[in-house]
Amino acid sequence: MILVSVRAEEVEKFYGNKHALRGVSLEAENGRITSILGPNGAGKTTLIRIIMGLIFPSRGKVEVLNKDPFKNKKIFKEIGYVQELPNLPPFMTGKELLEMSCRIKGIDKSEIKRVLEIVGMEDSANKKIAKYSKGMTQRIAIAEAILGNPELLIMDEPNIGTDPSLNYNMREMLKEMRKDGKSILMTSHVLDDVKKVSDDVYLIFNGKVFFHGSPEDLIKKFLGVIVIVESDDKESIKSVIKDLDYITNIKFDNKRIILKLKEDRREDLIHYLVTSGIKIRSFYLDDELEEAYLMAIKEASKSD
Ligand SMILES: Nc1ncnc2c1ncn2[C@@H]1O[C@H](COP(=O)(O)OP(=O)(O)OP(=O)(O)O)[C@@H](O)[C@H]1O
Repeated sequence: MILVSVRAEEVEKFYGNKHALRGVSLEAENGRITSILGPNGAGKTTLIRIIMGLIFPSRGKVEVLNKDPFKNKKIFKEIGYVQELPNLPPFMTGKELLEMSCRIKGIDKSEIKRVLEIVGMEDSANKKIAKYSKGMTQRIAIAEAILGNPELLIMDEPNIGTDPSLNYNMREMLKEMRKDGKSILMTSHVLDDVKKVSDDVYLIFNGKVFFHGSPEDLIKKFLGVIVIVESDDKESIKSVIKDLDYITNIKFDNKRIILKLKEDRREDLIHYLVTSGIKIRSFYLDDELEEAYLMAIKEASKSD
């Protein structure tokens, strides 16, 4: 049994003088959703293209489904791939493209109905790709990638141009695939979606892995424990919490009080506020991946 579906070891890539990847190691484990994050130009697409056997690394190696992708082209029958900004044949209809892929991959044509339903393209499948919108093209590219329910799905920025209903369907589809033990490796800038589905994230900055862990770990590490309290008793809160040594920062924003905690003492804090007679309308953890990501990028650029 394969436990790791994609492994990259110390991968480097030069484009002429440009050192695009500077020793990236990554493992996408079986039955998990692994997301690669990072600013524009960080090296995400370069890494995906190396994993897909499309460009050679300058140093290091990759293994995909336990094989060298440069020597075993057969493995690609078990891999679905959505490339960044897919370039699909404009003269074909979406359905014709899917039929052709079924023939190439040896997949029964009955699959077409299933994948069209997932991406919500049943009604437009007979239109020429040339007449598709950006989002529709992306939908057909995703449909093509998931034909035959592949062992491994690799997607490079699948959310470009997609609307909320497709994003929702895609998240549900990814969760189903994970339930079936399939592996997903994707790059994305849509951090809300990344947080909702990813088990593992790799943050790449300037060709290097700056962080690896779960989305929750990333939030904990770079954002810390931030609690938002909504209350009209702002002044009372200010005075009762001043002696709490586990609160390291306090900010006021309209009716919200934003507290930074040294450690996760939420239960102690809410108990303390309530027993101090403070009326609280709401109390919640700020766990935005986007904010944590921005903090992480700030740190990465300082240390680079
Ligand atoms: N064919 C190429 N020739 C020269 N330089 C390249 C080439 N492809 C990419 N680069 C450079 O390599 C670096 C990494 O690019 P890459 O496309 O991998 O980044 P990315 O993280 O996918 O960015 P984005 O989020 O914008 O898609 C960038 O500095 C880019 O300009």
